[in-house]
Amino acid sequence: MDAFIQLDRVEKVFEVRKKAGFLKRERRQVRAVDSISFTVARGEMVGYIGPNGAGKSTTIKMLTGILTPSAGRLRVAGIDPSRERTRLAHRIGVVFGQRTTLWWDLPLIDSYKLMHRMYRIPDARYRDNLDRCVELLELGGLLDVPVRQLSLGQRMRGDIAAALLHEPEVLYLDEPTIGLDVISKAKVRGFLRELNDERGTTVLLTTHDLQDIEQLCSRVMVIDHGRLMYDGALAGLHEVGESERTLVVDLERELPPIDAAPAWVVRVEGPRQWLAFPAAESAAPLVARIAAEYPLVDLSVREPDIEAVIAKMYAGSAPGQAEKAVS
Ligand SMILES: Nc1ncnc2c1ncn2[C@@H]1O[C@H](COP(=O)(O)OP(=O)(O)OP(=O)(O)O)[C@@H](O)[C@H]1O
Repeated sequence: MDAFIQLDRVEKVFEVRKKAGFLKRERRQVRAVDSISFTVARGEMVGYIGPNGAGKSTTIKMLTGILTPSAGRLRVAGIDPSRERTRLAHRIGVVFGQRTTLWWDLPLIDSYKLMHRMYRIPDARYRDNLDRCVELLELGGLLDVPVRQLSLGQRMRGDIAAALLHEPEVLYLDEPTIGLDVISKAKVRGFLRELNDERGTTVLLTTHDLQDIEQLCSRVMVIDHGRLMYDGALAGLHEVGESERTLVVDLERELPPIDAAPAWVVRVEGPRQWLAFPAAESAAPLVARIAAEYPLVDLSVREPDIEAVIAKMYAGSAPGQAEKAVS
């Protein structure tokens, strides 16, 4: 395997000062990343997930060279990121969903022109890459619009293009679909799939949206409290987490709890009932049965979010057992 990203017992410890009385301050250490080891092959698309504060952003910041590990060995394309950050910058692209790298008051195209110069991208290559991104991300009508006037979905597509103009070999995506509507999410996911298929770009994806992972990643890594808890297929994560989906049913009136095994009612509020059912079961027969037997007004299926899957994963494992999930 051509290991493109390599982490060997990588740690990051932050020193923080905490108030411990009126004038006293205590020093405390936060172990944000705790002896993590993994490799990602060239061309892989891997989900990197975990609850808030798990250590995902800290890992990505070390992979870009913004942060230096406290211990361990880290390489991206054979480069030590914190030592050769500028050299690495030409080979990686980063998109932070919650922040933009675009110039807020400038038309989108001006940000791209600035990046063309900053990264010293040869003219022909820049034009090719820009044309491709404009076409696939549907940015044609937006190039002359100031970034502050773009919708969130448009801005996100603009940011993804910005990260790709210099043709990076690896793309780190931190919540690329956060806050996007269904259509924008589909566009972003479709584009990432094509990018990975056609160019073999290695992608490390951080997200709270399980569907991002389902649709894009064959492999997922779960991190919590700075430790790698799981590394494998998403299906395996569902198994470990024995995850459930939820059916939200609006009835015409208040009724006793719906009887529809294998689903079971977990909450009732007036005419609305929430039913959990195993994620592996198909929702269609369940929906058909409820619709036939109950006075239905509305119904929706909610996918488990990553927090729920991970919470289940821990609930179902004795301390230390979850670590065994790491292959
Ligand atoms: N610069 C810093 N100084 C001190 N502590 C930090 C710093 N950056 C992160 N931390 C702490 O390290 C831990 C991991 O944070 P990190 O941002 O990597 O988590 P995350 O998994 O990306 O979370 P989220 O999903 O909320 O973005 C948290 O406890 C956080 O408070």
